[in-house]
Amino acid sequence: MEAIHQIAVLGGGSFGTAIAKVLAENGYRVRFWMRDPEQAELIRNQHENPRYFPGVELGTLIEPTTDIEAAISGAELVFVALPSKVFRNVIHDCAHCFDAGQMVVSTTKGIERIGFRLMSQVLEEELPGVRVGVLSGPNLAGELVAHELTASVIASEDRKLRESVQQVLGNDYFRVYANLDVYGVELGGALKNIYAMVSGLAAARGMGENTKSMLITRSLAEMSRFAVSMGANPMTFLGLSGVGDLIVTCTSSMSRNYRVGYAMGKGATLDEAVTEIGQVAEGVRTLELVHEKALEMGVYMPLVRGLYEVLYNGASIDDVVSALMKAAQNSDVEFILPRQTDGAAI
Ligand SMILES: NC(=O)C1=CN([C@@H]2O[C@H](COP(=O)(O)OP(=O)(O)OC[C@H]3O[C@@H](n4cnc5c(N)ncnc54)[C@H](O)[C@@H]3O)[C@@H](O)[C@H]2O)C=CC1
Ligand SMILES: O=C(CO)COP(=O)(O)O
Repeated sequence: MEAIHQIAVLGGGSFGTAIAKVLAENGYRVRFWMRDPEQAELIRNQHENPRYFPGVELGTLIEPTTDIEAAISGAELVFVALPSKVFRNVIHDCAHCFDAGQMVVSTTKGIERIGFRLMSQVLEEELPGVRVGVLSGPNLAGELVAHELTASVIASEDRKLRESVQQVLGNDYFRVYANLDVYGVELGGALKNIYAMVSGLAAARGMGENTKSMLITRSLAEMSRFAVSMGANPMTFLGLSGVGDLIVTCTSSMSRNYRVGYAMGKGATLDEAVTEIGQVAEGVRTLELVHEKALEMGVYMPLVRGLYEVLYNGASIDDVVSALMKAAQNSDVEFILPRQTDGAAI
C-alpha cells in the first residue's frame, strides 16, 4: 500500500470537522476547505471549530483554507462533506482542480433533485477519471469527535481506494469496513434520514418500546422494498450503512433528522424545526424526492407517504397513525413471503 501524504476535506460543517479530526489524530496533514474566511481564521488560530464543536481540540495538522484549488491539488485523497443541495455546484466549479487517479470520497447522505442522483453518481459525472468512493455508517459527528467507539463503511469498486480509506481513518476508536455496493451503501444513508424523522415524531408523542421496534423494523422493510425497485441489492441494508445507521438515527436525539421530527411532534412547523436546528437535515429534501419516486415507480411506502402528509399537507399525526394501524396486515419479510397486493391479506 502506497503511503498517503496529503488529504483534503471539503466542507467545514459538523461532519467535515469530524473527519478532518480523525485524519489529523492519525498523523495526516489535512487541508480543510470551507467557504467562510472567518471560520477558517478561527480554526487556524484556535485549533477548534467553535461553531460546531466548541472546546474540541483539532490539533495543528489541520490547515483550514478558503482556497479550494490549493486544498485539492496534490491531495491523493479528497473527502467531500457538503450538503447534497450544493454538492454538484461546488464540485462542478472546482472540477478543473482534480487529476485523473485522485481518490474522491463522498460522505454526503442525500439525493440530488434532478435525476434522483446519488453523490457518487454526481462525482462520476463531474470528475471523469477520478476513483470514487462513499463513506457511510452510524457516525454521529458529535460522538466521533468524542472518541465514542464507532464503525463505518467505505464502499467503492476500487480496491486501492477502499484500503487507503481504511488505512487513513482506522484507529483505536474508529473502524472502517469495506463494501463493493456503492449504490446500496449510499442509498441506505440517504433513506434512513426519513425514518429518523418518523421516529423523532413518534418519540415526541410518547411511543412505547414495542412501537419503537416496530417502526425501525418496518422502516427497514420499506427501505428494502424501495431499494429492490431501484435495482439495488437489499442485502447491503443488513450492514452498518443500512440497519446500523437506521438504528442510531432513529434512536438518538443527537440526530438532526430525528430532532426535526421530534420538534414537529411537539407542535413546531417544519420551518421552525429546521431553523431551530441550524444545520443540515437531509431527510426533509430526501422525503420529497423519495415520495415522488415511490409514486412514479408504484412502490408501497406507507411511512414515507404518512410523513409526507404530515410535513407538507398538514395531515394530523393521529389520523396518519390510525390509517397506518388499520392498513391490511401483510408480510413480515417480503423476501420470504411476498407482500400481498390484492387486498385479501389479513
Ligand atoms: N453530522 C453528522 O453526524 C453526519 C453528517 N453526514 C452528512 O454529511 C453531509 C454534511 O453534513 P454536516 O457536515 O453534518 O452539515 P452541517 O450543517 O453541520 O455543515 C454543512 C456545511 O456545509 C457548508 N456549506 C453549505 N453550502 C455550502 C457551499 N455552497 N459551499 C461551501 N460550503 C457550504 C456550511 O457552511 C456548513 O459548514 C450531509 O449530507 C450529512 O447527511 C454524514 C455522517 C454524519
Ligand atoms: O448520518 C448521521 C449519523 O450516521 C447523522 O444524522 P443526522 O444528519 O440526522 O444528524
